[in-house]
Amino acid sequence: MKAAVLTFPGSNCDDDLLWAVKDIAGADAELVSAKSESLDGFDLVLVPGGFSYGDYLRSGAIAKFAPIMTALKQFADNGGYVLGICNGFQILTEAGLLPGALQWNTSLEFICEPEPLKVVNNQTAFSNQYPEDQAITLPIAHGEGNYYADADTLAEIEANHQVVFRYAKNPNGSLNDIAGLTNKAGNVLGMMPHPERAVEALLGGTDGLGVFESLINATKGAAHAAN
Ligand SMILES: NC(=O)CC[C@H](N)C(=O)O
Repeated sequence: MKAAVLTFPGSNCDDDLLWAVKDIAGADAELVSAKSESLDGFDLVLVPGGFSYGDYLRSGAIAKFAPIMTALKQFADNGGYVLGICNGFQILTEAGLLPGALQWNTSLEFICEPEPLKVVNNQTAFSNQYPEDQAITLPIAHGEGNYYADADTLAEIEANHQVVFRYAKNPNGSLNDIAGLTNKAGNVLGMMPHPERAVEALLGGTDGLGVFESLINATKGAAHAAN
């Protein structure tokens, strides 16, 4: 399995994400510039957090026009696994790869704190290594993490069991306490909390490791096998 970690101008969690998936979880992985037009040779694409293009207009609104996005859409359409974290989640909603949108937190403040969550669906490529309904704590660090979708879309998301992570104490106003969800097909996940910041005891916890272990498990036997 080989993972690509995308880097946009203004990404600031790309190196941490590469370190988490490669050095800690043990997958083959490399950084791929947003200027690249190909994702050939990768079995998993990770879209990192940060402030792509300075968060101008809206978080993720400019990143969706980056050259790599055409290849990313193709990759996702072909069933490839895509994980977007924080700004990565915002980019995936802006690009239409995930439903809904991320609005400003109801407090209108940037919130940076450890956040208690529940893994409400462990039947996905991103969560299969967590026990059912596992309580975990992951750091959040965002200004625009308030998940919104219209009533019909929200009902569809719930009916399809697309919500994977819910906040235990909603910090930002997200509808239905949604902290992370997949697309309908289940191969694209966006989440506001940062699993890559919780993969070593020294960082304060290892609750995020399960996301990377789940993906390594889901891509076992993938074409570009290093694991
Ligand atoms: N850590 C991040 O990815 C920040 C996300 C985004 N730029 C926000 O503040 O909402």
